[in-house]
Amino acid sequence: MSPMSNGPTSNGPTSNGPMSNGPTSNAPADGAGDDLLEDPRTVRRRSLRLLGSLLRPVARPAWWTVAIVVLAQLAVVAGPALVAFGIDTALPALADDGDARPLVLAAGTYLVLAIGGGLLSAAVVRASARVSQAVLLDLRGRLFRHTQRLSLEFHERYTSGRIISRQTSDTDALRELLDGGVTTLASSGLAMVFTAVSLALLDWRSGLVLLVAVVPGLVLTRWFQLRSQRQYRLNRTAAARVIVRFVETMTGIRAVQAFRREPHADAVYGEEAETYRRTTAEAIRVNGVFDTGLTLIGNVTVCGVLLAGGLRVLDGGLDVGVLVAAVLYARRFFQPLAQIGMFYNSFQSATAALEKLSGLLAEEPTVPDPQSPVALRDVRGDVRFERVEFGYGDGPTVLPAMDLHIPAGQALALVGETGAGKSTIAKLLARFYDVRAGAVLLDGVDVRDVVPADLRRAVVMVTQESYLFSGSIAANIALGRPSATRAEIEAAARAVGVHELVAAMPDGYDTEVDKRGGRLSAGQRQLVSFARAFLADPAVLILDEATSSLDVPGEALVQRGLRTLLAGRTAVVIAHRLSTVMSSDRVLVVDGGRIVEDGAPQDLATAGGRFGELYDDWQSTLRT
Ligand SMILES: Nc1ncnc2c1ncn2[C@@H]1O[C@H](COP(=O)(O)OP(=O)(O)OP(=O)(O)O)[C@@H](O)[C@H]1O
Repeated sequence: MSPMSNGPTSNGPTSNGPMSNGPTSNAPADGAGDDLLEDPRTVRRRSLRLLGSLLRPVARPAWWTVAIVVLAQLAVVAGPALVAFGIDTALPALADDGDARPLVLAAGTYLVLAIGGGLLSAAVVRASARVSQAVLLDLRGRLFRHTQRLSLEFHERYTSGRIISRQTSDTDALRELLDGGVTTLASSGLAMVFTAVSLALLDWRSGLVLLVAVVPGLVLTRWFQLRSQRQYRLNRTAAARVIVRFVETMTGIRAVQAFRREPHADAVYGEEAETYRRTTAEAIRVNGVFDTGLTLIGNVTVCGVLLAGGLRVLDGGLDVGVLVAAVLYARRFFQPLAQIGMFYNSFQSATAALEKLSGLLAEEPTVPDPQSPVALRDVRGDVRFERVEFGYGDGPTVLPAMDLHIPAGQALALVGETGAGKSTIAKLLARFYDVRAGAVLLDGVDVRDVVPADLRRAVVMVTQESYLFSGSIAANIALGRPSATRAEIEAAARAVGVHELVAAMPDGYDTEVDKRGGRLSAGQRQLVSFARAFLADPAVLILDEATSSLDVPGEALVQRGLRTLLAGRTAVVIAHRLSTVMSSDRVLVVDGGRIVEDGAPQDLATAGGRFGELYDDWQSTLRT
């Protein structure tokens, strides 16, 4: 039972949405998280706190960005006013008085503002990218450090697919908003305000026409928000389901092929893909309606301004230049509204992402560091369970009341049916979990009080999976003691009998192991993990023996390696092989979280109890 074994289950990372404004949060598919049970206000407050803590270190560049946005918008909005000045003042001055200066001034200022506006817009992109990248770097680091620090309890509960989503699609959703969304929203909002104010100052009657047009504009935007919100959710769920189905099928490809499930998998995947296509098409349609609607309202507004203004020009009540400027302003007014609408989804998924990210960061390790830590040097390896009671989370009791003493240096084999509680005992000893009542003592000290680094050095657990990280074999062996020299690494490999095997590899100890040690057989991986544990040299070694059957020479090799590894230290082995059990000093038979038999293997084998039965079963399987 390994924490690493969780596949990407309920929600793999999702890809980008079909629309340019669709970032990558998969909120609905991920909704099964614990976040749903929380009070929305608490979640919102927690998200804002996270956002605040992320933005605080970049407050200064963020304010600079805002200042540049304001300047850029001012530069843009001044354009039509200059046109009005050019037509109404500068041109007559040139025509009537031959004075070209006002026209040169208007044209020059327009040019400077146009160039300045362009440069400022570029500066906004750069500045906001700098802020967003700093925020994301900080966030990624925090997420990694925090997730790594969390207890095994968390990792067994929170699927690796969800953790991947936090690191990828959720940070991406935030990036999308910070990179372009916030500045676009700010620019668009400012542009609308500046445009409306400029128009009102220039000609309030034209401003009034605009005000009337705002009403249908807002109604349309609200409609779009509601529709696109629903469509967006459906779309994200569909996208997540396509990916989950894909990952699930490919992860379980052996079973799929073995049971000839390809046509079924194909059909199910086809349905998911079709739903995704349909929701995407609908989302695009909603976008289309919104875009077209806004363009229509914009054009009608321009028409209204032109008509009302034109009549007044004929009356002599309005200058032509002002009319041109009013038309330009009216045309510009609705463009930002489209952008604001488009970024609404971005904003939503970033909010959802923030909620999920802050939820992850709010998780506390269930195995806390000690208040007043006790250093443990020269550990002998004496282990005691004193009236230990334990259950996972709020779940049922798994160990009701366990008393156990393992003297230093004893090799103990744990046997029992599946689900009996063997791994649980091992995990408590390694302090992956804390007891509900009673205590686990190492050399007389409660493991909850031991300096964590000392405990990790003293107690090492080798799991069935023998997880190998990408990197060289040497680096994998040195995992438990990174300072080890090559000679020490080789000595450890020799001790457990894996040296010849490694030496025969293409690059010897520098051979790269790919993901999960793919190039090595299960037995070879196990030997490498034995070498790793041997080098770490713990006083107490816990070993979850692999159940996979090895060929006979492989089995002998592993048994030899195991004997060397266990020699001279306290060992707790969750044993699946008779040979391991028989070569240990003592056997505990566990049933329903209780020790039902305890004694030397040879004695128990003939005592006629549970172990006796197991022993006979084993013997008969060996004979067949
Ligand atoms: N992470 C967990 N959360 C909740 N319950 C768990 C968890 N791990 C184990 N259990 C429960 O605790 C009980 C003991 O499980 P444990 O893994 O210790 O058994 P085991 O004897 O090691 O079994 P196996 O030989 O199959 O590994 C089982 O009923 C199991 O369902």
